[in-house]
Amino acid sequence: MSGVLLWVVSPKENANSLLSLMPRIGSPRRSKLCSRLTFSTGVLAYSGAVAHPARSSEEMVYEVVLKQAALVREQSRVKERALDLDERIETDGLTNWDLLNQAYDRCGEVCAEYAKTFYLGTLLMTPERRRAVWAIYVWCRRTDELVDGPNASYITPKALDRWEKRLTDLFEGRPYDMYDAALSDTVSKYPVDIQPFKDMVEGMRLDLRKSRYQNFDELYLYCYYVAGTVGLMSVPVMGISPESKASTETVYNAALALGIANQLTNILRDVGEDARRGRVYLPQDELAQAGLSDDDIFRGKVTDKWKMFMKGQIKRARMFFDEAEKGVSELNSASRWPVWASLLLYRQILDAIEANGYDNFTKRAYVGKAKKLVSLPVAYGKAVIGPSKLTKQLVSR
Ligand SMILES: CC(C)=CCC/C(C)=C/CC/C(C)=C/CC/C(C)=C/COP(=O)(O)OP(=O)(O)O
Repeated sequence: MSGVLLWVVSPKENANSLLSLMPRIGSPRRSKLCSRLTFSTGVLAYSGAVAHPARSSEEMVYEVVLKQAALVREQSRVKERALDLDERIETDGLTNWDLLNQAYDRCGEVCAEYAKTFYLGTLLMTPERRRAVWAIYVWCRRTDELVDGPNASYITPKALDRWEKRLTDLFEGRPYDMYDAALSDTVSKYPVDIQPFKDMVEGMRLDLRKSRYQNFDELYLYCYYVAGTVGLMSVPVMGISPESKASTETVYNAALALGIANQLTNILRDVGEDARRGRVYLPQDELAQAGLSDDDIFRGKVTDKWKMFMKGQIKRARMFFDEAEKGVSELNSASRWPVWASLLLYRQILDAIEANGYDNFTKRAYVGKAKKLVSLPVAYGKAVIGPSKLTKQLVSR
């Protein structure tokens, strides 16, 4: 990660860069999710629509959601891309099919190493879906490592451009290594679009040049880039239940909300750690409204003002988790359990921040083993409840 380089993104600039990457879909209507998450609670007085009359980040991201949902409905594009990995990978005593299996197994090992609980959850999925999820996970992890891993201080925007080129190549059936080969195979089999992947690389670029977020609109866009995208990548692989009456957009919205909720939680948990690296992800305008500044964060004292501020932030993160919960039951039955498990576990980090007396400067909020163990059967219980019986009209936005 680069040092403290203050770089303010104008929402207009973001809009242009994001829009240039995607076709316009329908009318730019504002999602209900956006309006419901636009609230004013004394401490938090955020309104994307008011602050940026042009277009808010939520509106822009919603367009990506619509595009992803449309792709899943069509599915046809998968057939268009005749990727034949069997022909591309060199044989070496092994059949190409063996090599691909090995590539997926390696992805599984990485997933098992770095995301144990999630890995266990994926074991409940069908073997095809499970390995596709692993391949996506590994790509996201490698992308994140570029700016957060041991070589992060050497990473440049040029290196990210090369990583993006490599991404385009793998989507076109030209993988560079075995992890890429696994993902290349996955994207040829499921209606996974390149846009969320590109947007994640964009998130890494943002992280390189920006260490402050002026308002929630800016932070929302960052959260979409680095985590909401994971939700959008996952749905086509996890699959929507054939019994689901919900609209595809509803499910994608929930997946997006889960990514945002996780990232907001991550940010709230790591305030002290990030501050020590010169980074403040919390919205500057909301800090100011609460009578706080960066200095208060660097000082790291838990005051009444800080507690009030944190209560508002936690409340908002919970709203995103609530939004996400509405969509989990619409997923394929085998995908619901791991998603519920990770949702419940991550959500409890917010409870842990409260239990720490809102001291996220010196204490790292975590969910203990016992609580984790209890969450698994709870998640299982929730997962057996299938899709909502509501009609399409009622649940769609
Ligand atoms: C809800 C529906 C319909 C579908 C689920 C769609 C999915 C899988 C969404 C999940 C999105 C996700 C996992 C985003 C990543 C967010 C995040 C902050 C991960 C944290 O990663 P690490 O930094 O490794 O975390 P720790 O620091 O806690 O280990």
